[in-house]
Amino acid sequence: MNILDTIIARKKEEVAIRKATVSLDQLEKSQLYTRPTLSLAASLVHPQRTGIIAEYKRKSPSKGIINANAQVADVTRAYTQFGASGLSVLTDEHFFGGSSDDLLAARENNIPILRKDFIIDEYQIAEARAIGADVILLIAANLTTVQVQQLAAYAKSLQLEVLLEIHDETELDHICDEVDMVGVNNRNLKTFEVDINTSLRLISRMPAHKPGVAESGISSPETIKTLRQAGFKGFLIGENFMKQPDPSVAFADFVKQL
Ligand SMILES: O=P(O)(O)OC[C@@H](O)[C@@H](O)c1c[nH]c2ccccc12
Repeated sequence: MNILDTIIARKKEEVAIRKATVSLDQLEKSQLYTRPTLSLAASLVHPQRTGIIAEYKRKSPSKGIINANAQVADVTRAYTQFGASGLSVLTDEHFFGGSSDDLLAARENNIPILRKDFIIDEYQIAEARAIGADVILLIAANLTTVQVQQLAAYAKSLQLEVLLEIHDETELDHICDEVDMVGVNNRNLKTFEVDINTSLRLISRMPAHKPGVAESGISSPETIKTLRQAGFKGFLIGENFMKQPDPSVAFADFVKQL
């Protein structure tokens, strides 16, 4: 089993427990459930924004603890203030140290928020809506094309946008009308190796009308220039900021160099 299989196996158990604990009905009664959502696809190309989707991530299976001290409210406020187009907040607890509370804290900011988790069930999409997310992630590597279509259609029915993540050519066939953005994960989830060329290789085969997002392993403003020239509109960056003692300062410094 690779790490993704391990995560998904556990996620299935978690979702079953959550469903038994909080009903869909209860989720729908959340105050945030009917808030007007924000468009990440639009924010990525906003002239006053950087295209960066800045991620809050405490730990990961590939890196272990990245930052145990940085506060989610402080970091996401700085990301917003210094020009992020959107926020990505890990809500997976076991493998990434995140939670719904982290996303709720990030919701204080008025920019689009991606719920970063492993979505396998419509229930998690309703949950994303209930905690104030604007966008969900669907990972092609663990979903069939039909599942992507169905989950994305459900997200759309709740006014959420969908970022579909692919990581090689074989997953291009998962791209469907229902997804709003296509992300290329440069991190191979089987080997944890990161290679920006994955993004550069795939962009020419992605639909031009859906904003492309390069994900993982981005650590320099030069790389953003290269990816932008290749056609990418979004840049999902976590570790490069989170590994610094103060991710807020790291983000502000990075943006100055763009
Ligand atoms: O920390 P990095 O290398 O900048 O990567 C951020 C983001 O792309 C990465 O966290 C990620 C991409 N796809 C995912 C799916 C699940 C969990 C995490 C991820």
